[in-house]
Amino acid sequence: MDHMDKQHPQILLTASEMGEADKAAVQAGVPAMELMAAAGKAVADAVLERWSRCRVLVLCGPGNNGGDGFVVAQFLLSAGWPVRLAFWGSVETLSAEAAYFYQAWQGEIEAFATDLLDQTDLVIDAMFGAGLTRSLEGKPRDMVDAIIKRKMPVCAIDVPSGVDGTTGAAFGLVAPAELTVTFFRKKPGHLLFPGRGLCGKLVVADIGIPAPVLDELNLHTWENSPELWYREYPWPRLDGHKFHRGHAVVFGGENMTGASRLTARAAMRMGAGLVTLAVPIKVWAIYATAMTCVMVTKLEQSQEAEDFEELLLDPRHNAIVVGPGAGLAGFERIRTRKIVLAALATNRPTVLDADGLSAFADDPKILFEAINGPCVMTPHEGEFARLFPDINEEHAGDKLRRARLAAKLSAAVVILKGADTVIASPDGRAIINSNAPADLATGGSGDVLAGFIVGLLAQGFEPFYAAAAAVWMHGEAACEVGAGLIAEDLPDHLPKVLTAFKKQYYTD
Ligand SMILES: NC(=O)C1=CN([C@@H]2O[C@H](COP(=O)(O)OP(=O)(O)OC[C@H]3O[C@@H](n4cnc5c(N)ncnc54)[C@H](OP(=O)(O)O)[C@@H]3O)[C@@H](O)[C@H]2O)[C@@H](O)CC1
Ligand SMILES: Nc1ncnc2c1ncn2[C@@H]1O[C@H](COP(=O)(O)OP(=O)(O)O)[C@@H](O)[C@H]1O
Ligand SMILES: [K+]
Repeated sequence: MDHMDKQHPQILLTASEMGEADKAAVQAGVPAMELMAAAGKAVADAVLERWSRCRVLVLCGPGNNGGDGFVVAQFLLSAGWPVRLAFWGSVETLSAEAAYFYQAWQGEIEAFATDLLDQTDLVIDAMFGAGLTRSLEGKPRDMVDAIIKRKMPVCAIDVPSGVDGTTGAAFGLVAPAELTVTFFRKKPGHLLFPGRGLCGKLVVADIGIPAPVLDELNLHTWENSPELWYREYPWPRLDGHKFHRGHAVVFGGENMTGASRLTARAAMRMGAGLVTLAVPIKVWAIYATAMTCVMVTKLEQSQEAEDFEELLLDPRHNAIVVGPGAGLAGFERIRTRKIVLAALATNRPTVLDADGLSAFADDPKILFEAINGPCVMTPHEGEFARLFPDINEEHAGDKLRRARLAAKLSAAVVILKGADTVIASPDGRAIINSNAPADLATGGSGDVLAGFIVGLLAQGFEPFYAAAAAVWMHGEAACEVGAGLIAEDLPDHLPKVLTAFKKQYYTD
């Protein structure tokens, strides 16, 4: 936990945190004028690197995002590019820095008009950045609408105008950027959809803000990376044996028998010393013939939950997962609930996924009250809506906050899955994942994730880190497989991911 330090490049800053960092930098002696000059230069450098000389239109808004735009325009003009600049705002209300660069611009200042786009090859979007508070209207909106219709290439400063850097939500229309240049650190909105999809390639530029200013801020959001958790990773002991690596228990149901098999195999691949799949007796043969290194144990008919409880009396069974293929039809729902409650009653690290969550849709409170030990819940959006309808409604469009509030309410680590998976701890910390390819949108990949997590929990990894590490490995494994991925490929590609991870991060 100590290693998730605030100066880390993976730290993410909300708009107000970035404002505080900016203020602290100024207090530490970096002039605001220099910050703006460096920001504008960084954007101009990125443009010069990506595009060849072409006709540029810089669209400057009323705040400091516009201020950056004046600087970019001047740099590109000095580099010999044909540059036009349009300004929407009032000179009187510009900040001192923006007013300075407004004056320093050597070209003409034009008003916003969509026909400016007729003579333009590249748009620099310096309309709104961190200060955006509402949807664009009037001239800026017309401009964005025209840029979208003409499919113009755009380089956005800080964020594409209309994207909320803190949440990734879009306030109305947004022109997608090919390149977005942001400053100092990424913002959550660069990683969360729809913002992430609108940024194009993201460049983070150093503008001279000293990293130690972050120490004074109360920061609690990171982009997922092994840098956050590799130091605590439960590397296999050189003198270890299988009992040092834990014994995970997976519950398997009667109908979707593939799901928990994927989970069990994934837990083995992640390094759990032993994995037991506990399944109803009438489907035992199906499981037993399909599994090799995983042990399969029978739960007697009509007393599955009691047998499951008995199995857990053995304290060596140190991590449990319930949900994949557990069943919700008819009596199965009650049984799934009982099995979940039996798992939680042990206070041992438990992963709840899929049916293990949905079984409590009628009364999520029963579930939350039963969570008194380490627990990781892995809802996708549908499951999340069933368990946390109020949070979902009140904070629609803010995935980060929804996940954080859900973790706090349930006292579990919550992995809110999707293309921009958020991992939230009940203590308020959150990690946004960014390495998962869209190939993961395939049946069973969530079951594998649950297995990766329980595999790490069995080895004694702390739940928040286990969750973050499993999500990251899942993304890496998917990248290894590439197009055509099916869920069973993921555990089988994990050894390559673990080997590369160990090579880079292991130190004895
Ligand atoms: N380290 C740093 O922080 C650095 C920051 N830098 C740059 O500063 C940017 C942040 O600047 P900023 O705070 O001035 O906000 P910005 O986005 O330009 O706009 C605010 C103005 O827009 C207005 N407004 C808002 N929404 C509106 C709407 N829908 N329609 C119409 N108007 C709307 C709002 O008016 P109000 O809401 O008060 O009515 C206000 O006048 C940041 O993104 C980065 O590019 C760099 O210079 C380097 C150092
Ligand atoms: N477009 C996407 N890009 C990246 N990852 C995705 C995408 N869609 C889904 N995923 C990931 O795939 C997994 C799907 O899990 P889930 O919805 O539970 O599927 P299943 O129930 O079929 O196992 C999650 O880890 C999720 O984050
Ligand atoms: K912008």
